[in-house]
Amino acid sequence: MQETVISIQSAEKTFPNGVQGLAPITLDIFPKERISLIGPSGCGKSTLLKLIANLHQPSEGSLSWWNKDFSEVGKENHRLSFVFQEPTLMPWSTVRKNVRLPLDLEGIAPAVSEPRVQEALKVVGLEHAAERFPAQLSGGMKMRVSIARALVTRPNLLLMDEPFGALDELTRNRLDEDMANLCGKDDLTLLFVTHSLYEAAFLSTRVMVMAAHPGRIFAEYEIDPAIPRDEAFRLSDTFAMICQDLSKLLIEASHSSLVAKVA
Ligand SMILES: Nc1ncnc2c1ncn2[C@@H]1O[C@H](COP(=O)(O)OP(=O)(O)OP(=O)(O)O)[C@@H](O)[C@H]1O
Repeated sequence: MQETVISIQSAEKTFPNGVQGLAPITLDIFPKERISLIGPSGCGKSTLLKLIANLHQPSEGSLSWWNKDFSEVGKENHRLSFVFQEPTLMPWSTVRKNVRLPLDLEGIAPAVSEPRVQEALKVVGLEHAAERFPAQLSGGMKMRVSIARALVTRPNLLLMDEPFGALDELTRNRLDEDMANLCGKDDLTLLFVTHSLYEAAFLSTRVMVMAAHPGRIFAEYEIDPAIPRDEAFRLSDTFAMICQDLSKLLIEASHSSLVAKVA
């Protein structure tokens, strides 16, 4: 049996107020995949991400993490990190201390944690800003700190909920390129929510297009993982074609959401 990072078996979510956030979903996520979730507002993207982060429990069905239950998460080679939409940094702490926080919480000694903080800051290109405070950083830099803080635990699965939504397009493009490089180098599986189909097209190896009422996976679209994700790709006919395909699927998904709502 091939190891899955996440296996979702007919998991659905109905909230206590009776709202069905997600209809039953079955999905396997394999090592090194970069999967994006796109779809109209309310289609359950965040709910699905939270089920995977074990922040929500499914009302029916089940999930497994590395073919085991959630107790496996956190062990060697089975680490999970979450990057939220807001960087949520501690304003009174330097960049270095913000990034070190998860290791401090684990009680890891500075002699061990400091080189790892340094490594994470290097990955996101912020070594020079280690002693600055969040108020002295741009929006893009704050998000880089948030990513470094997620990377410092050396995750194997990184969950990101619309992480670059508040950034200008050029900064976002640069961070997308950095994320693609990072995932290419390391044993990292990425699952992220985005409202930008361009971002999904650029970064993903598989795009899940979701529809609403109820939240569900409407279509899946694969993108060759061998394509280098760089400026040349962004300007290529292949990229334009992928964006067009995704655009059509999104339109179909939102029509399907409206029909379902009216019916
Ligand atoms: N805690 C909750 N209690 C009740 N309903 C909820 C809760 N969280 C989400 N929902 C509902 O579940 C559905 C899916 O919400 P979710 O936030 O997952 O959608 P989304 O696709 O991430 O939306 P957006 O793109 O607007 O962020 C929506 O109808 C939402 O109102």
